[in-house]
Amino acid sequence: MTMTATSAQPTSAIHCRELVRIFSAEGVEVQALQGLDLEVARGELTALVGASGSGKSTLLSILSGLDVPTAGQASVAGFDLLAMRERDRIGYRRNVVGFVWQQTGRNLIPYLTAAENISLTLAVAGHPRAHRAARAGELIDLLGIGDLGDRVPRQLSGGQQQRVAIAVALANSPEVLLADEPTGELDEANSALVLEAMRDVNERLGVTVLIVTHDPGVSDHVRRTVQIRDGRTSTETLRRTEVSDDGAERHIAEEFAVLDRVGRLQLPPDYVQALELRRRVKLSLETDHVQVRKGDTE
Ligand SMILES: Nc1ncnc2c1ncn2[C@@H]1O[C@H](COP(=O)(O)OP(=O)(O)OP(=O)(O)O)[C@@H](O)[C@H]1O
Repeated sequence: MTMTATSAQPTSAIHCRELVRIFSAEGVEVQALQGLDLEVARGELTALVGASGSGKSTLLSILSGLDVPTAGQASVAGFDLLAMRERDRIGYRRNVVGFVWQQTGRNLIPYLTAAENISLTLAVAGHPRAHRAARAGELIDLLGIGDLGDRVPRQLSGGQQQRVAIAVALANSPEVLLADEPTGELDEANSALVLEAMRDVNERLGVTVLIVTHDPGVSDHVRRTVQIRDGRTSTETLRRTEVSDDGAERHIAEEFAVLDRVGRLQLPPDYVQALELRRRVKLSLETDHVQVRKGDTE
């Protein structure tokens, strides 16, 4: 492959700045992304959570190289997605990013076994036959699906299919794994298993993982959750575990507003509603914080 990554953001696996995507249909413009900023460090496991229509699928289409943004910056593993030539996109999608989609049917070929699905991905990428079997075996072990290798997708549960799909997505050792609602069709127990599998491959292989979902419950399984609202990242929740002197573990989740390059931030809607904030607010700079108060009534 002749593609070369630019080294603008060497520490970021995913870098989006002021990303804009405008769709025009029959003279009406929809701003699906309205200046979105997102940084995901190499090796990070992050969930991007947002309501329907917030722009998640639009962002994922751009990051997966299927769609091109209207303006802004977007790069994945150093590949500039605005500058990438059409013929490089195939190589990018094959070798740099892996995908797991919500619809299990989109991830796996229905008449091939789990092992054959993995091998086919390797064959398409030009790996020699001898290497394919060894790599398929490694991935099957990694995902704990050793007893499922000979089954076709309809003989697997939804959760098992998604674990095979993760193996398929990782077959070409991508730097970044993108998952679109990977638990959307699963019950709670299977969702937890699939999310644990994502966490496991992230920890063991160091692959960067971005899970896009409307399900806020995903944040229980990841350290960092970024909320997307109206085409922009709005708040982030970071989780950590503290161990006290007596050895007891405490899980702490803290929510942060995201400040963009020019100092803009979105207030969470429940804060806005609770204080009936409208149109204008009063800001005052205190020694260690900024105060936001209801503006004058008109
Ligand atoms: N091809 C398109 N043409 C016109 N508008 C579009 C197109 N794709 C998306 N949109 C609009 O852009 C906005 C964001 O859509 P998007 O599908 O990215 O949201 P989403 O968060 O993924 O929603 P969902 O969870 O329902 O899939 C929506 O208002 C949607 O109607």
